Amino acid sequence: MITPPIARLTSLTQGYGGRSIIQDLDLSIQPEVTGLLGPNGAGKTTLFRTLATITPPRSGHLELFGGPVSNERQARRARRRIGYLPQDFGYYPAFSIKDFVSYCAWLREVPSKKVDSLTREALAAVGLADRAQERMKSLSGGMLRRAGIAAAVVGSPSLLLLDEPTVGLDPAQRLDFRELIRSLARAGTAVVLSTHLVEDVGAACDTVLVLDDGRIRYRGTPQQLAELATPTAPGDNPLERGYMTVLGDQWSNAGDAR
Ligand SMILES: Nc1ncnc2c1ncn2[C@@H]1O[C@H](COP(=O)(O)OP(=O)(O)OP(=O)(O)O)[C@@H](O)[C@H]1O
Repeated sequence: MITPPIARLTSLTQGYGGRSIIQDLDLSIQPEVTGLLGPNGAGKTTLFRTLATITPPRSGHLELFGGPVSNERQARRARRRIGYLPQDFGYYPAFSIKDFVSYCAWLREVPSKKVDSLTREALAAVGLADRAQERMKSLSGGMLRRAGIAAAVVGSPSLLLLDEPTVGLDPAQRLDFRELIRSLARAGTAVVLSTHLVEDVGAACDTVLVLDDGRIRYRGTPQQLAELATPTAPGDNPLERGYMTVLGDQWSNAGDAR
């Protein structure tokens, strides 16, 4: 039996006002860790917002968990199975970390009897079990990000969308984070991770996508991307070089245009 992907986009176009951001994009997301790389403004957040059912496709189709998402009822049902950490997520400053994560569980319609235990589990997964009563407004950048990750993973969503989740994490926390997403993927979650940090892609991702100007320029394993690299200067990361090979030398092009 062929299992349908967790998410599938067909001929997606997306944009804001008169401006087109994503053009005719086809994509399927499997239960593994997928890394999304791309320059600023490539459309990564726009793609996440589409997968999270926040912005309906301008044209094209979104399928989640084997069924179409073409109306609000279907979107609402799908949202229960989606964890989404936006780049800049909102919160009530006076909430404790525990209140914040419980509230996000409630928004995802986790059964009320399970909210407490699942919140404790999510906080333990990001190393915040002992800090549960601290106020959101008092957190450092890294702790805030970990609280956001806990809110995204609470209740074990089937699709986990993480927009630059490791910004502000220290090296030890980044290692823990990678282990967390790998274990979620082993348990069947499709994790999609947008990042500018290729080390996260090399260490944690099964598949890497490079998005540029609203189009997927590359899909393969991190190792295949590294193998595209042209000769390197000492200390260069082959993945960064592979990424630059896919995109072409955009800095020089930008320089020419000035
Ligand atoms: N709400 C909006 N209204 C109008 N334009 C928008 C809106 N959100 C994003 N854009 C534009 O759409 C383009 C893609 O933005 P998006 O945030 O999806 O890119 P990104 O790849 O996530 O970038 P970054 O790496 O900088 O986070 C950008 O040119 C941005 O200015």
